[in-house]
Amino acid sequence: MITCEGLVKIYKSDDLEVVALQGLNLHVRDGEMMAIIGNSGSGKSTLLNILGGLDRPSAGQVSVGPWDLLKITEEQLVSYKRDTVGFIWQSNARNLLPYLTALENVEMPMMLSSKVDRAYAKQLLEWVGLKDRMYNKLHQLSGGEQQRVAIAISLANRPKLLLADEPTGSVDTATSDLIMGIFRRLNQELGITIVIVTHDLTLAGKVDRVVAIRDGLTSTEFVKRNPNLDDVQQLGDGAGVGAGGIHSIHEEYVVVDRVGRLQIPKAYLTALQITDRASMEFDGERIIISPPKSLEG
Ligand SMILES: Nc1ncnc2c1ncn2[C@@H]1O[C@H](COP(=O)(O)OP(=O)(O)OP(=O)(O)O)[C@@H](O)[C@H]1O
Repeated sequence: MITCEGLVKIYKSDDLEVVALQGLNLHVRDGEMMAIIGNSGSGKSTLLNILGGLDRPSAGQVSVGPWDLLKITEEQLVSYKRDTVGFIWQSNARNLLPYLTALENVEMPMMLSSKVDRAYAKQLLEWVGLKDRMYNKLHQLSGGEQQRVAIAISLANRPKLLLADEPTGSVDTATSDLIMGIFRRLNQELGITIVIVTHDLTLAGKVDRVVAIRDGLTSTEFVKRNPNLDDVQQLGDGAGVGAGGIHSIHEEYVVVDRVGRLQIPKAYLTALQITDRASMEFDGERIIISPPKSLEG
């Protein structure tokens, strides 16, 4: 579904350049439900905005289904955004029109593509548990309910890919669980590919694969050991990546790119006082990286 190879995004303003993505590689299979995690400023939103067609890549390769997002024309981008991809933001104000009812909000993107299907709009609201609230105006709904309307809206045009930027960032734990349950059902029953950007490691246990981004590059991957295991509780103690929490459900792998580059966590480098060079040995089974051997003596 998604292929990024050496994806670069540079933001330029006056004389300042920020390299937000510096050659990122990512592959997401059709029908996968995965999460992207990373510290603030690591490039998560930049990546999601590029995949959503909201921002243009600077270089490299990025494709979603049949679309090459580097070469896509402005005109094609309109239909890509309308038909292929659905987007959910943390702040649902970007998705919703407050003076319309929940149902009218879901019908709005259908109107824009002249394919209004009231029965489907109602079905979507039922799916997200708002059957009894569909005729309420948005301002009569709670924040969590509005976020569920936003999910229904993002699905209005039957996208194949759903992108969610911190979808549970502003709701309580119960609503967050509900939203993740909706995602899982959409993924399993409709086969929609789902990519979730999050700071929240408790979400990680609910997806098949977690990719960590560091400094604009994919650094580590966590793959669920048992894909049928759909919980969670083990991660509920706020344990961080690397602190053991995520490892109870997922196996951790370091990402190695096509030319053999990988990122070594800063904490490891600091612990061994490795700065600009290291020694590397291969013993037939393992590759061992250690502080550079002193040439003196
Ligand atoms: N429009 C922009 N103009 C200039 N720099 C930008 C722009 N958008 C993002 N950046 C910079 O690009 C880098 C990556 O930002 P991005 O928003 O993708 O990070 P993030 O991982 O989503 O962070 P957060 O979790 O805080 O949202 C940051 O250094 C950021 O300051």
